[in-house]
Amino acid sequence: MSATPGFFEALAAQCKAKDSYLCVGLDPRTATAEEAHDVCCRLIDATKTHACCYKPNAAFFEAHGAAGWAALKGVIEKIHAVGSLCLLDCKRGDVGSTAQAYAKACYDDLKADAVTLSPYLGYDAIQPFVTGQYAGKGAFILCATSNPSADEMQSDALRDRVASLSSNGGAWGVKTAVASRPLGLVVGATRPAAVSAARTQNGDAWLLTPGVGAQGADASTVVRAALSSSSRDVRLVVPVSRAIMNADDPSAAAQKLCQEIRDAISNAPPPPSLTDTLADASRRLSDTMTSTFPRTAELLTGGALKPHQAKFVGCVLRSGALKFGSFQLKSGRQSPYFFNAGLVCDGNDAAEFFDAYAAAIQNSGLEFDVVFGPAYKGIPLCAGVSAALAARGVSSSFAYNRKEAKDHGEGGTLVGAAVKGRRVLLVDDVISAGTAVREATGILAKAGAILVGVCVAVDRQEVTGGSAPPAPGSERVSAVEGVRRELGVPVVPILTLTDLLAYLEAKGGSDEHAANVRKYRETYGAC
Ligand SMILES: O=c1ccn([C@@H]2O[C@H](COP(=O)(O)O)[C@@H](O)[C@H]2O)c(=O)[nH]1
Repeated sequence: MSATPGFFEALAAQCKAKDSYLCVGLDPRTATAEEAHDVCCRLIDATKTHACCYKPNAAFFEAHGAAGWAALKGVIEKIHAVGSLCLLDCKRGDVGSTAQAYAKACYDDLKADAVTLSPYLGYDAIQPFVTGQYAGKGAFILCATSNPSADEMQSDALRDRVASLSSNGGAWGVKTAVASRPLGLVVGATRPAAVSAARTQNGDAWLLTPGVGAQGADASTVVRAALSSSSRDVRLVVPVSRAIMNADDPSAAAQKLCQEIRDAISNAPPPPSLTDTLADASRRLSDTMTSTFPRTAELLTGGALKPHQAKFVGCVLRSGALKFGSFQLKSGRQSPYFFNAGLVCDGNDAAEFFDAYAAAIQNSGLEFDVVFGPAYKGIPLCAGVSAALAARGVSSSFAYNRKEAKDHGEGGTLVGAAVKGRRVLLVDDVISAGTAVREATGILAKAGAILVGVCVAVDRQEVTGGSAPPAPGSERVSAVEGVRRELGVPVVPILTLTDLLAYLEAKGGSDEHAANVRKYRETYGAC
């Protein structure tokens, strides 16, 4: 299928010409349709040099009945008269034959250039808006909405599904006539993790990210989350309605937002050039080859682990944090391997170590406000992980506790970001019996925090208890699973014992370590 140039190409041209990714939202809260029309036309005149497109929301016009519809038509004419594009926010979604009628209303009558659509009914509801006579039009599909109750209906899995179905190679993408840039996605700026996940799932998609301003999101955070790490091509539209419309000087407000978006784009780390990528790969390969653990390099190409896990293993072997041999555990068990995160104490290793946490957290799709690290090992962890998340475009604050309460100054045991009423992700190195995590969650509960998940470096996947093997026939529940059940939140590990074994088996060579780990798992393993 050949690509039909259309809305997205025109949008890209507008963004380039105006050096702007700001879309001015037109949500007139007026008493009459005529006022709605006039307010919007004045706003268009005031912002036309800063907006890459306009987004009237049909609701505010439909509210005035037939006169409102006429006002909307007039506003769209005005948008075209200033040489801009109209993205009509109408969130349509109905069975095919009805969707066809909606498409006719939006495009033939109102003359919109693009629309927002709900994916709930599947492709039948989308096709009429983007194929046949409307092949050059654009559609943004609701993927993750910005409103507080979104999670009642939307799950991370559903958001991922919408993003991948809409992608160039996805089922909906390949069926649309605009093959090169099939469907954009609506991903709320209030959900930077979802923005970043959508970008990962659908690298080519234009993202429309409502929620900046009145809904509390900020422009630079969403830009960081929406930029692709592999391309300079910015496919992002940041729509802002109330924060511009209600400003004392809408033109100045639009200009300021436009500049903030530009700054965030130019301050983003540049995507690696091919030369950088090759140099980096070669440096990592040579680091790994010279590491103390033989043939680690094979891991990087062996495919036994995901890329962030492979980097993690390379880093913890190099730093000595992961060792093979015979180690006496607190439980009395003799373990063939031992993990001590405290030995990651070099800046280069730490950067990779924290980034592996950030990757695992990002892949998990968990949404949170604060990263919390329980004292002592959790203290550098929460700061490092929060910084690594920021480098990946995911914003968070961090906090930790001190073991001894302070009896002066502000007092108390919690340090850093406020946790009360906020979504907290707990980070730790390893869960052995789960005592430390339980203690930390007790502290958080007392402080009024909302625990949303736990992320650890290694899940040893072994049953809790002493050196005696578990009784035959008894339920083999791991410490991590126990914590999961007890706290009712996901526990995300960077690496599990299963992954470690897969790595040892994939790397070949002497399989003494693999045999010992396998034997240990047979005795104490929970799976
Ligand atoms: O997830 C979504 C989808 C659409 N919207 C719409 O965007 C604007 C936002 O207005 P602000 O005044 O900038 O908050 C509004 O028309 C919404 O209906 C959204 O907010 N979230």
